[in-house]
Amino acid sequence: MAATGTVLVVDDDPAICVVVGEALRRQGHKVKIAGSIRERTALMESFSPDILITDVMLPDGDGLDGVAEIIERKPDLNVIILSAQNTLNTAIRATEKGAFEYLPKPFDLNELTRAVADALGHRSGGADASEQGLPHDGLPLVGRSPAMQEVYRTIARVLSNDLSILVLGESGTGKELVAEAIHSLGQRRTRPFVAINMAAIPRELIEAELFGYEKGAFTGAQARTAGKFEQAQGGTLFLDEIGDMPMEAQTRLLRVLQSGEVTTVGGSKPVRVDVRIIAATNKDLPRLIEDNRFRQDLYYRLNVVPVSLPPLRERREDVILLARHFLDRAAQDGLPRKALAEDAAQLLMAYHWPGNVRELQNIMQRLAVLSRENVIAADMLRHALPLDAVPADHAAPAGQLAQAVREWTKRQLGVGLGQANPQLHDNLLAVIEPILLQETLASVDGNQIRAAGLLGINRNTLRKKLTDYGLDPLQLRLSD
Ligand SMILES: Nc1ncnc2c1ncn2[C@@H]1O[C@H](COP(=O)(O)OP(=O)(O)OP(=O)(O)O)[C@@H](O)[C@H]1O
Repeated sequence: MAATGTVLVVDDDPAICVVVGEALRRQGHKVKIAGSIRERTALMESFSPDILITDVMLPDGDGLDGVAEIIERKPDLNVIILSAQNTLNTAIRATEKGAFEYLPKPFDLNELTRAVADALGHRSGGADASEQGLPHDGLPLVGRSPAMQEVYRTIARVLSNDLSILVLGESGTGKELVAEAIHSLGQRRTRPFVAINMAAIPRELIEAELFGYEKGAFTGAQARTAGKFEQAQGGTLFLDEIGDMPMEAQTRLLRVLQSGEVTTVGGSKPVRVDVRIIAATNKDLPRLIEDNRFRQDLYYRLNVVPVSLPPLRERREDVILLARHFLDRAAQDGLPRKALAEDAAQLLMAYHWPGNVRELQNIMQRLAVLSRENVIAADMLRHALPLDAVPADHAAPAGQLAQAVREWTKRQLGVGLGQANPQLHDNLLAVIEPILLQETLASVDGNQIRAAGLLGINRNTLRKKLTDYGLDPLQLRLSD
């Protein structure tokens, strides 16, 4: 049977206290509740819990303040942090304070009861990760989706060790940024961060780049040159697109990782190197291993701690946060501050982002530079996004349109019943068709052939309709 213990739950939301308290009591734990830091301090003395579960934002202060001191006084205590400020900063602060676990809100109750059971089995306090005075401002990673929370928790856990990390994700998902964050927040932050992209270097030069070369090792090698390993001495080496590394270079890399020594191309004297390795790929490495294009033993060496960055379309809740972040950044760089209109935000959420965060960043930067308005509207955005990639209007707008047509028709019928020739069909088309034609033409810079293609009608038909509606194609092009 699982161990039971005493738990102090600190949260100013009574609903959370009740639900968590009940769940823990059902597991056999003895539970007390506090709603503020003041109450927490009092109960720490009188109740002396085995586990402290505390929220961060409390009415009388920051719940993380004082946690390190509490643990120092009571090293057997395990602390679980709950927080709705789901940022990398909070995850790292929680880890630094010596917290046993950090659970971003909303959390899964099962996860919490499991964390409590784990903590009771653990009871080591974890005070080793005490205050390190890490720089917290300007932490680069933005996003509050559950997937990013998992990334933050992993990052926080690897800062105080040198385990090899394998960052997985499509292009533009932020793999390099994660590597930089691990380096710049970790214990090697005062040493170099060196990145090398296997896909960007000619295959025959990869070994020379990585391990360095001696004078005369090959044509053009005019002097001994240190490779990336030596340049990263004491710091972090980021091996980007590792799936593109040739097999021979993989063999050599594995040898370096096993021995901790590098021998330059053409050299014979090994040099000791101390670097943390962070590798990244958008390829399916197990598949490459099956195809004999990636060494399994190297994979195991690199994949000690995997970090997965899902594509942006699978964490849509981060899109608006990121978009605003990039607009803020543009404003910090001296561009006019732009806001995002509600319809533009919806369009951003609906788009599928094949280029992930990089694509979003580029679009927001472009809009910050080019748009003359202070508020970025959907129309503007539609021009910046690849047209064929903007999802066909979703069910909701189509439903609204249908409803509008229904109401219009009913109203016209009411008015038109007394008329000899109400011409409802032509009247409705005269309302909606010019808009359809204008918007489509504007989206392709007035190009009638492309517009006709998008509309699915013949070009001559388009031209005739434009004339019938009195829409001057030249005017359309200029007004766009
Ligand atoms: N979570 C994030 N918060 C803020 N900026 C981000 C985030 N993720 C990515 N970016 C930004 O998006 C751009 C692309 O990120 P990055 O270069 O790290 O992606 P990558 O996965 O390494 O791409 P590739 O595989 O193409 O090298 C960078 O400018 C980075 O700063």
